[in-house]
Amino acid sequence: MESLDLTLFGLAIFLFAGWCFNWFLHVLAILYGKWKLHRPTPAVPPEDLPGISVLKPLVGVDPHLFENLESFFTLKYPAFELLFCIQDEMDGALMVVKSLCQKYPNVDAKLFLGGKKVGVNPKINNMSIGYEAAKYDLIMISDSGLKMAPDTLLDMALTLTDKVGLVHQMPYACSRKGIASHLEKVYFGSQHAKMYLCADVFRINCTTGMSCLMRKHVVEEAGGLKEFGHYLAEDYFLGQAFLDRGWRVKISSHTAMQNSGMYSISQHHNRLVRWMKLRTAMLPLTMFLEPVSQCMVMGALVSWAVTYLFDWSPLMFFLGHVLVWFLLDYLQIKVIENKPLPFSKFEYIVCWFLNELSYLALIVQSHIDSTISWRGKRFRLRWGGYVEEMHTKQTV
Ligand SMILES: CCCCCCCC/C=C\CCCCCCCC(=O)N[C@@H](CO)[C@H](O)/C=C/CCCCCCCCCCCCC
Ligand SMILES: O=c1ccn([C@@H]2O[C@H](COP(=O)(O)OP(=O)(O)O[C@H]3OC[C@@H](O)[C@H](O)[C@H]3O)[C@@H](O)[C@H]2O)c(=O)[nH]1
Repeated sequence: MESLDLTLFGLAIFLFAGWCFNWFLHVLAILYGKWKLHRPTPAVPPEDLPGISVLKPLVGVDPHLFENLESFFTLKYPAFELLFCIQDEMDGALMVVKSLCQKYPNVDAKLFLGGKKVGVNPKINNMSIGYEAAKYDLIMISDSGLKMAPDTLLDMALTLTDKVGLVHQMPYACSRKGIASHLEKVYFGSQHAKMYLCADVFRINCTTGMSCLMRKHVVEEAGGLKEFGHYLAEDYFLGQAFLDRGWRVKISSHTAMQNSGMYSISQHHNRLVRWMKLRTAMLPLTMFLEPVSQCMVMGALVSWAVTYLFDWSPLMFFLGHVLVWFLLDYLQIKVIENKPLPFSKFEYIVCWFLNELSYLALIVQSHIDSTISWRGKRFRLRWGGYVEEMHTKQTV
């Protein structure tokens, strides 16, 4: 009996300590975000800036593709080339790129069709020819759904100092109409940003491949881009390859502004489930840490702990916990948005609860099957982050 008491006491202390640490992370993320993000970009003589090859892997057209790609033609940076990679010659994205090339004939832009099969990851396959043709040592991988501010490439290049090998942008989202867009902002501005900013402080690899600038010669030392084609989460492994070679990996002070013209709650959720599956396969520890670091789960566990330790009312404690979390998330989103929020306080309440509650269901869903669907292809995930493509049998 005594050993059971001791175990419960130890567990309660552990949960309470984890809870205190969680508030530390919350406050740290807000303060670090305030300090790190949205810094004015200094003026630098153009001759001091290295050239950059920007790889744009494209699949399909959405209503915002033209404006998103156009934002790359209007970047304020002295020397860059745009390398558009389109895997299917019949893809409508081809017309969009061609019309932009006609509109901006002075921008150095090239088109690569068909890709090259170097591995399983279709994004890597798509980018492979463009990657080989890149004329600068600095390459930037930039997903199709991003809209970039004119000075962001400069900010990223300035963050890439001597010891830094890779600079990535923390994902966030442009303001669009509707609850799906607000939900996306609440997710990327709250729980995702908290972990992302803290990971950057503690130098934990959290590289997200939607927008990252890196030194090509280091990728070559690691075996070239094709080495990362074995994984779907090529971004995490790219970041790790830089860290393993003694380089620093840092975030830019500009967030990655996702602006896909096709967005819905179910698309957002499918993507989060896909990412969770990748994390679980690469870093199995996240399978346990992620659920307990959720507001509601942590609140329930620590309510038990404080009742056991201090005889506090579990219900009052739980409600107080949720309220403080909710308010800190609001402060966090305001820091990341850096201008008036595009939704009302009521919409924030709805989206915050929707995010917190649906995320728990998504965690469960992510463990139900280990296959991944991505842009019409299916993959089977293996421990370690390896993947195999699943081919459906053709019937005649
Ligand atoms: C009491 C608090 C305990 C904190 C434990 C935190 C565990 C949380 C686990 C996972 C959530 C992290 C979300 C980060 C965003 C990752 C987005 C993503 O999945 N992107 C993939 C697709 O692009 C990509 O392939 C994966 C990249 C790397 C994922 C690395 C995850 C580890 C992050 C851990 C951060 C902890 C920071 C606090 C450290 C004390
Ligand atoms: O078959 C494909 C799928 C995707 N892609 C490209 O890959 C990029 C990212 O695709 P999506 O927007 O569908 O996916 P996500 O935003 O979830 O990607 C994220 O998760 C998986 C990681 O491998 C990526 O690096 C990361 O950006 C886009 O530019 C897309 O055009 C391909 O080139 N071919």
